[in-house]
Amino acid sequence: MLKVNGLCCVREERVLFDDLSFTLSPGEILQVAGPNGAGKTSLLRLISGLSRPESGEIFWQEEAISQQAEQYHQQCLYLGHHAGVKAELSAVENLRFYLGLAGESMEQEQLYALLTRVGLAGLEEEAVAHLSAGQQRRVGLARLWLVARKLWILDEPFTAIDKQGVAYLEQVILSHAQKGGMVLLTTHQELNIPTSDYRILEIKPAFEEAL
Ligand SMILES: Nc1ncnc2c1ncn2[C@@H]1O[C@H](COP(=O)(O)OP(=O)(O)OP(=O)(O)O)[C@@H](O)[C@H]1O
Repeated sequence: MLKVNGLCCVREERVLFDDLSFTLSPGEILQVAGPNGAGKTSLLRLISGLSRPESGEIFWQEEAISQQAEQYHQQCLYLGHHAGVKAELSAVENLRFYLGLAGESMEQEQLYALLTRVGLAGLEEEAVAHLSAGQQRRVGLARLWLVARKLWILDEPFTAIDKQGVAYLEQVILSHAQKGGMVLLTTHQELNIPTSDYRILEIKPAFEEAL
């Protein structure tokens, strides 16, 4: 279980949110909502351990993530709001790069099958710089299948993805939760999955407060 306790986030001497608490249990999907600049990306970066809160603590399986960074990172996958790909590498080389970071490997055949799954058949050896924004995003999204991770932290995963791709990705997210995974995501689009299958956490701007 992920437990967020009394989190305070400050950016440029501005309190984005304060005393934010919630939990995310196996099988749950939580959509972080709020207007532009509310702090959704900042929250996801805190939870992924990429930045530290002003105060408050994040617990994974009852232990602070700051106390177990390595184990925690082996159980979560963070996809940032950019495609997160290396433009000079091909699609398949990008996948190998991600696998290398996780200390894992996969047969070429499996990598090609995975790229087919995300709609990139025939583009496996193309430099990512030559792919469209949506195709680049799909290379990044292939990471969802590359390494098994319990907690998915997805910042605007539908950006640049076409209608059919969005519908498929929604099913993938739902299926991850149904298998006991957890998903924390931001999206400005309405999720087209049953409302009983996910919760919404609205980030309310804290009072303007100079430090
Ligand atoms: N590294 C940083 N340094 C300084 N300010 C930052 C930093 N990251 C974010 N901010 C500021 O924090 C605020 C919240 O940004 P954030 O990206 O978390 O918002 P968001 O809710 O994800 O917005 P959007 O819906 O536009 O993606 C913004 O005003 C932004 O300028």
